[in-house]
Amino acid sequence: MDDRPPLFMVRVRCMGDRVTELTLRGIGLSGRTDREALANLTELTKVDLSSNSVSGNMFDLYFNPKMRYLDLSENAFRGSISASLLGLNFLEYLHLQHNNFSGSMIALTQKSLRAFNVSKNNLSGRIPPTPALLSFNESSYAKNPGLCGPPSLVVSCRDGTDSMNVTNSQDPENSKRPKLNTAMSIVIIGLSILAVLVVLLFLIFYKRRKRINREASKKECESEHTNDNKTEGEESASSRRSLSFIGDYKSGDFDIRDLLRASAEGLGKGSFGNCYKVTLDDGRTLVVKRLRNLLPLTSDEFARHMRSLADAKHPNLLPLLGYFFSDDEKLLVSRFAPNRSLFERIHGGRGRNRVPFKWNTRLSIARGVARALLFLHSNAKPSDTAPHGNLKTSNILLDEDGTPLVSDYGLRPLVSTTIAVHTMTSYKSPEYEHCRRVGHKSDVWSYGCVLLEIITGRMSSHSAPEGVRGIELCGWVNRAVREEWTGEVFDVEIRAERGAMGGVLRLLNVALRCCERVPEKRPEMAEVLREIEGIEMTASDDDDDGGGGDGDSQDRSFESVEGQRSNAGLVSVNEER
Ligand SMILES: Nc1ncnc2c1ncn2[C@@H]1O[C@H](COP(=O)(O)OP(=O)(O)OP(=O)(O)O)[C@@H](O)[C@H]1O
Repeated sequence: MDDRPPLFMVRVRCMGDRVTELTLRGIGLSGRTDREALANLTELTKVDLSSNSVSGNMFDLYFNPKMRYLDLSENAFRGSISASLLGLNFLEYLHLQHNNFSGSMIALTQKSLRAFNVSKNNLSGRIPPTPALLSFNESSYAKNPGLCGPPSLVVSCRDGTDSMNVTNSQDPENSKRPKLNTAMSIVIIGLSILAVLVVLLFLIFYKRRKRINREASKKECESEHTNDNKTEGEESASSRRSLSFIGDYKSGDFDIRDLLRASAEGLGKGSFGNCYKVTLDDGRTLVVKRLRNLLPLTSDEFARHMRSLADAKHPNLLPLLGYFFSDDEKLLVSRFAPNRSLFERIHGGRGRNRVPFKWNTRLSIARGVARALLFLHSNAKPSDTAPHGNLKTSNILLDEDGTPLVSDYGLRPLVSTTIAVHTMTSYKSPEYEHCRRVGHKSDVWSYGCVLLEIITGRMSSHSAPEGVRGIELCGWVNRAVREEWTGEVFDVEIRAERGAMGGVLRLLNVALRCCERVPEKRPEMAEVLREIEGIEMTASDDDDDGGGGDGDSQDRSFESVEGQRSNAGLVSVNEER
């Protein structure tokens, strides 16, 4: 029975603000797909893109655990069938027919499957003998030239299951039999009968041996399948790999299937891949980062690098909990930081309801980040490029109690220089711009930029998300100092705090030294930390971020400090430089 809607159809259904159905059937869609196109639509239950001309790889559906109905039939999809289908526990309808899918059939085991069709593709290899797949008849697999084994009865597999040719073959002795005169023929016929009998006996013996071997190998294959959920294709090879734990969690605590089944929420698209907040069935929350654009590392190389990351243990570094490696998927698993990132704390929710970001909190975050960076630098080889490499405010996460946790450290060896140049902050440093070199001091420079963002509340061009224009803070602040309108650069929330400005100016001084154009002029992280730890917190105890200041105190406080530095009046600032 074909339950698919028969007509051209466009329908998008939502529940609340989440899309649950996407039907774009027979409307002439074309173009290539992005494998991750559906990753943020985590509530999807139905996708129907049938009868279009869509090409490219099949969508990955790791983050669409509720999917019940998937119809991509009659398009030009190619590549292998995504192993992510294995995690769709509620899948009922799967229509992939009439595409160019190749590779092997994946071992679907979902008992929920009610309709299934992969016919008219280029699939090959044995159909995995799972009860779910065996329950569909030959027409679901037809016209895949390389697909073999039951239930595709037309072609049996070459590994010993096909013996039809042997039984149908002609007796070669018959064709060789000579035409002789009658006298000789009786003798020859007798001998021939004998020869035929010998050949027949040999064939019977050979067929029996073959059947025994075949049954033995079939049993072996079935037991392998039930033990390990193994199949022959590369997709299933990847799906049977397990999650490697390297942090607090132990193997067996949860596994890749739990992650695939869990509800997921997109946190954002970073330069190394998308991040998802994943809530396991038992309520634990984790973050899964899908890495992309990586160098072609072997699993051993990748594992070695992950272990070195896990060895970097520091209270201000986000610990890595585990990773997943397969040919087509590399995932990092880490803790979820409930207070999100420093970027969001500084720039998020600027408006009426914003809780002011107090100076003491800013200073203590600056200290924590400096400690983490010093730790990374102390444990790195001098020859290493920037040990963090991508320090920016979105990579400084805030734990429950506001403790900063620096993330995305040490990823440089996983990507090519071309990718690093486009994505990592250390490659935006003046030394890379001028001399194409990056080193420890490039991290110091990135740290200076973070300090300037903390102090000014302005969005730096390095941390600005795609499509948002930030400013080149080092140049902007340097100009402000040179032209004596420094006061304008401080975040209005800091200016509102009585007694903060002395520390703010000291931190500004450190920040500007970190941002020196010449790397050798920048301080080492040890010196930076020493200086920042020397800056005292303000005495006021309404410093928790729930407190606020009033407008009068902000101006008096600021002017008194500014008065000590300069008599020049404040001029307005051109943000666009
Ligand atoms: N463990 C985590 N807990 C909470 N939020 C996180 C966590 N990891 C990442 N995020 C948030 O998810 C979003 C995407 O992060 P991601 O690291 O992928 O990109 P990014 O930091 O914006 O850029 P980049 O890839 O260059 O580091 C960011 O807003 C980040 O702050």
